[in-house]
Amino acid sequence: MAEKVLVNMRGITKTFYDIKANDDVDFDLKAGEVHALLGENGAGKSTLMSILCGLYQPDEGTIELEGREVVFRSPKDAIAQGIGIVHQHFMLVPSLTVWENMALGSAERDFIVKENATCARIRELSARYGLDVDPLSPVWQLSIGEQQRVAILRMLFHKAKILILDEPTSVLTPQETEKLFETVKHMKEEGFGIVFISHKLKEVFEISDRITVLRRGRVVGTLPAREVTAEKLAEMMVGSGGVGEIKVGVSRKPPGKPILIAEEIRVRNDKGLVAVDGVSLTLRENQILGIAGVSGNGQGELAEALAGMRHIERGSLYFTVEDVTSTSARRMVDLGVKYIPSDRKGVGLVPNMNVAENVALRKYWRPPYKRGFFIDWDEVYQDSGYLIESYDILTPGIDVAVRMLSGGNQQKLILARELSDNMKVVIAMHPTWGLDVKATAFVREKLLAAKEEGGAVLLISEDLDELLMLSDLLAVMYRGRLMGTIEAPDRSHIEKIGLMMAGIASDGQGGKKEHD
Ligand SMILES: Nc1ncnc2c1ncn2[C@@H]1O[C@H](COP(=O)(O)OP(=O)(O)OP(=O)(O)O)[C@@H](O)[C@H]1O
Repeated sequence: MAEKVLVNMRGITKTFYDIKANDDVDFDLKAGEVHALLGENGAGKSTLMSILCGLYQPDEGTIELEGREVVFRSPKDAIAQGIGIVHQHFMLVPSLTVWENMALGSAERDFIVKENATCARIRELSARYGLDVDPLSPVWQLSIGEQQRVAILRMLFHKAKILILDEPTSVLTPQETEKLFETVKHMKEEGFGIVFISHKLKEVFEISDRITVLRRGRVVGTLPAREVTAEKLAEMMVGSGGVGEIKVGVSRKPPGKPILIAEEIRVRNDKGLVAVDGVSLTLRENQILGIAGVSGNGQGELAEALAGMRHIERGSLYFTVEDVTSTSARRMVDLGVKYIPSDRKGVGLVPNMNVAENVALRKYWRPPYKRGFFIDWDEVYQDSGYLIESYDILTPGIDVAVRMLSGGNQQKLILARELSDNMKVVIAMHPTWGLDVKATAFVREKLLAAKEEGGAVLLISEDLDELLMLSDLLAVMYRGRLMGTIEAPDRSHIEKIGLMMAGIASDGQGGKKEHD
């Protein structure tokens, strides 16, 4: 039987300023396959998929769905034709319940919201595709993994047959990833076409049937997953020269003086609940302290509190001998406390401000950016140009709004800004999320270099391999508490770490939370 081609994109070109984000791209998707889209940061993956889901119109090229040419003027048109995209940020309304979120985007104009019917349909889809979720739960109460299930369910609810998953596993635990892959396999069997965007080669091999690699806007090749090796893919992505090796373990400098000391700190989350519950930790010169744990166990609140961006309700925080428990974020920056947040679009950068303005954001109030009463923009622009070059940031220009940069390049910009000067402490939260292989190696090297230069680094990550590779000390966070610390962690500790992640403490305290 001939394979049914669901999508056929031909000669797609899209230019932003003078950058060809897509340059004469051909891409097709068959029923019952997972087609992975790979490429370095800025290679043009999101642009191509934004065209497929109606967000952008191509300058040139055509899209056919099952042999019929279509023109999408908006995402609504694409949804109506059965195309659904699940972004890394799920675009759900947190204050509404799961079923209300589904009903919200209903294509039926005279939709009279019927709670029971909607919930029944959600339950049916949940059961069929193994996407457990309670239709009556408010979205804000759901874990990230559950929110992703809601986002997928929403697409199924709107009868999508073509599903685009944009780096779906970057926010998931290994167990959740496994579950997601089960769902994807099931959908494949039912004839869905799935586009899978990812930087994780292991996962790409596990789940894909075909792989297309983009480089600088052009298709390098489309190959069956069975016929290609990781080395070949890496070379296709970055060209000859490879991805470069990360030099781990160069430093054996002993840890130095304590720089940032938290004593029994308690911090609440945005909902007013205790998220960090009596955490004590010490960040020392020349040391990387890794924090493992399933997301949503207080890691984000801990990072924000240490960076001076969240109120510490109880306990103390010291920068060497200075009490900084209730100091400002600006004072922390002046002390050299650098922060790499997980949400680069929310906290890290102001999307509508340009590259130079974003560089100035965390230091415009002091020299050399501030001269007298004014900001020395010449200095800022010069510095920005230097950072763009030395961090290899792909941008159409310095005075371009950062929302125009690809996700990976936005992340590099944050790193460039935070690590470029007066760095004493680095608080890095998921610093390699969404980064390609080369950029990931680059960031890891930068963190090691920061440590080498005397920096005290806190690395919060869900990537255990990354934590084991970089951490001198590893703690696990569970329900707002640290569950014990492992020195010089390696793969032999994985089981112990896994138990701690599940709340089975090594120090006998458990992860019990007494306050709310
Ligand atoms: N709206 C826009 N305006 C201007 N330039 C853009 C816009 N969207 C994308 N670009 C540029 O097009 C190029 C391709 O970006 P795109 O987001 O498609 O890459 P990507 O492969 O998805 O990267 P990443 O893995 O980092 O998400 C980049 O150079 C980016 O700066």
